[in-house]
Amino acid sequence: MRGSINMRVDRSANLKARVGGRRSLMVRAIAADSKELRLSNGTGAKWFPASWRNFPVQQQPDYPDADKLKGTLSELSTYPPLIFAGECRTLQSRLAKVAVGEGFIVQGGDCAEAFTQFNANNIRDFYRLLLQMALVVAFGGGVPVVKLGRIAGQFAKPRSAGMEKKGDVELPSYRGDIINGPEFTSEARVPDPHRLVRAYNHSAATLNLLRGFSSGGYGGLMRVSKWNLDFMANSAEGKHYMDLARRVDEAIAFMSAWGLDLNSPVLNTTEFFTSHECLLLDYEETLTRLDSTTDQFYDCSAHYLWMGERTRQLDHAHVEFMRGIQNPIGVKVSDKMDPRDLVTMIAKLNPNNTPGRLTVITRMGAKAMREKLPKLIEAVRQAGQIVVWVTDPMHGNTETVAGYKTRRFENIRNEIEAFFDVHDSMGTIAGGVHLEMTGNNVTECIGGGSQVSAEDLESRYHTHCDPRLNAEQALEIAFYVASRLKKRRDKLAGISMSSTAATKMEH
Ligand SMILES: O=C[C@H](O)[C@H](O)COP(=O)(O)O
Ligand SMILES: C=C(OP(=O)(O)O)C(=O)O
Ligand SMILES: [Mn+2]
Repeated sequence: MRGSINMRVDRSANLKARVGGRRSLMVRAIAADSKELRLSNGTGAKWFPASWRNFPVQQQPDYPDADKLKGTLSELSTYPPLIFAGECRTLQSRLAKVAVGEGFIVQGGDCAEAFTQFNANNIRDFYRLLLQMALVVAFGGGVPVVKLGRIAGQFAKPRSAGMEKKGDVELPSYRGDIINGPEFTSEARVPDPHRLVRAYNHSAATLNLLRGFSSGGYGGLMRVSKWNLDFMANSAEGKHYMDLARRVDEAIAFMSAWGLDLNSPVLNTTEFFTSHECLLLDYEETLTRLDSTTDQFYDCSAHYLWMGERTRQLDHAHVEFMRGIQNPIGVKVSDKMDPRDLVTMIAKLNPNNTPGRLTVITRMGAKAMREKLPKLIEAVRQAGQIVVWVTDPMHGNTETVAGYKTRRFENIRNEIEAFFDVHDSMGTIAGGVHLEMTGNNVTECIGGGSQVSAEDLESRYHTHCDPRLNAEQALEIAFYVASRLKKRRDKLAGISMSSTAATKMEH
């Protein structure tokens, strides 16, 4: 049952204690904010970074040491923002293009980033994979690709169950490294505020390297086309990629012969953005800062934040928090979403109908997608709302095999297929994919060209939460997406050619 765990929903005593315990923080947020925002969400209610505290909230940890939490948040509030608000505006302008079919989003990364898997090689391998996927999609689709990592902050996890049982022992569930530890011991599972600072520091260091790659030449097109990951020489997907990369190289050589400056920033830098689930509101509030150039609040923990399926109740804290931050945002939507509620949600989160502000990330499995997505699209269309539609083909396809949480490649692919089919048939825009994936050669999802079997799961199952596509599987998805975008492009070109021909005949 949604939100059945660890809830502080409408337990007013608990809520009062919670707000009371943090009075100084809240009062400071209000007092320091003489520029409180009055957003037109239909209720006229004021928004400020701590206003979510007046609403019921789901999936937050119960810290045993309230003073330590208060001290940690106060320390974090003095730390610099991780991103600059202007970058969010750039991202939003890219997403506005996606909304009208002039771009495509490739968003991906770990289900849960882990402190123990934090090292330069992992960051590099993930970055390379995401850029390779972007290259494949841009080449096939003929549109710019927005590169959005689930990285540098993806540390908090909502859980279906509050407790985890192994044999006779039952412990609180692991909720992500920013909250508690994955080890199955009672000590590890206690929420520890110090983890907030560790998560911030890990995010800062990760972002630093990503920025270095992106601006220092590593992520430039000429390098991307030359990269090959370990698996590439021996796999069909790898060969397919190297083939494409050769064509890119030929195109660059031709353009250079034609006078293109190979030192141009277009060839030597790349745009890369970060994202994570906006779940742990203590942390997100603390990193929410007033942008002096616009006088508006941005959550400076990442460029883009999304709200999860388990925390998107219309009258609860996460919706309240997200409606006020000016970052581009997303909301996950399963088949449980009522079309009218989606329209209400969109109106709350994007009252000015700003293109690029809001992404709807559908995740429901292929079958439900074919039945339900048309109804959601129709309701949004009738309401005249502008959103970017993205598919997350992972979270509607989780199953347990041989004791491991896994997903089948064919189900993932089928959901993407359903997503494109529905949008193509309704004349709307399939705007992106949202994947759980890693640059490592793990065996967490079954199937794909690499033929990971149920028996293979145990050999390299490293995720701390949900199963991720490995590099080869992720690249295979990118080729499929590229083929669908190419089909869409060819169809549009066909339509415009035949209308040109028709116009000529009329004259
Ligand atoms: O990543 C998403 C959720 O946190 C995850 O799917 C929850 O997993 P659970 O159902 O094992 O709690
Ligand atoms: C929690 C997640 O997804 P959802 O909210 O869609 O279940 C996630 O993206 O890891
Ligand atoms: Mn997940």
